[in-house]
Amino acid sequence: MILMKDIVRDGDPVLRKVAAPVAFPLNKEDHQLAKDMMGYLINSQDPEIAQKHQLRAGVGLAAPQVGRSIKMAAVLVPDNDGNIVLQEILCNPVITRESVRPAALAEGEGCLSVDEDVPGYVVRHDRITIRYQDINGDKKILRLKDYPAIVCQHEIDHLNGHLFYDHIDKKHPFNIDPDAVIVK
Ligand SMILES: CNC(=O)c1cccc(C)c1Nc1nc(N2CCN(c3ccccc3Cl)CC2)nc(N2CSC[C@H]2C(=O)NC)n1
Ligand code: NI
Repeated sequence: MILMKDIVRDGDPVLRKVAAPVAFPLNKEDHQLAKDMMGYLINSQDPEIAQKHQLRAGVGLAAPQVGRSIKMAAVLVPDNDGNIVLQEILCNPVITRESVRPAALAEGEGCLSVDEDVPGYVVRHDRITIRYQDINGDKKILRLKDYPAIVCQHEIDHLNGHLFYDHIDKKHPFNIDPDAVIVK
C-alpha cells in the first residue's frame, strides 16, 4: 500500500527528470506499481481509509512521484456526483492534439508532491487527445475536455519533469485569457 511517506516531494531531482518509456509486457514490479498507484487513488478518495492512513486525496498519481522515473501514471477521476468518469493507467502517453482554447481549475491545482499551496490559475488546454498504452500494452486514444483533461495534463507533465506551478504566471497569477474555460 502506498502511503504519504512513499511520495517524493518537490526538490527531489526525480520530479524534474524526463521519465523513461515503459516496455511491454510490463515486468512484475511495474505491473504491481500500476496496481499500487491506482490503489493509492482509491484509498485517498475514501474518507475513512484516507483518515486512517492520513492520505492526501488525489485523482492522479505519476510513477516519478513514488520515485520510479518511468512513463506511467494512474488517473481516477470522479464527477461532482462521485461517479467515476475516468479510471486508467496511462503508459507512454503522448498528447497528440490540444485545443487553442485554454482552461484552468477555478480553485487552482494541488499536487501530492507539493506540500505548500501555490495560488493561481494553472493554464492548460481545455481539450486534448492522448495516445497511450494501457496496462496490457494495448494502444488507446482518449479525447478529453475540462476536468479530466486538466488532470491528465497534470499527470503527463510529471512524466516530463514539469510541476503545476510552472504554468502559473508569477507576476499575475490570476490573469487568464477571457476565452478560457474556468473549471469548477
Ligand atoms: C490549490 N487549490 C486546490 O488544490 C483546490 C482547492 C479546491 C478545489 C480544487 C479542485 C482544488 N484543486 C485540486 N483539487 C484536487 N482534488 C480535489 C479533491 N479531491 C477529492 C477530495 C476528497 C475525496 C475525493 C476527492 Cl476526488 C481530490 C482531487 N486535485 C487537484 N489536482 C490538480 S490536477 C491533479 C489533481 C490532484 O490529484 N492533486 C492532488 N487540484
Ligand atoms: Ni501532481
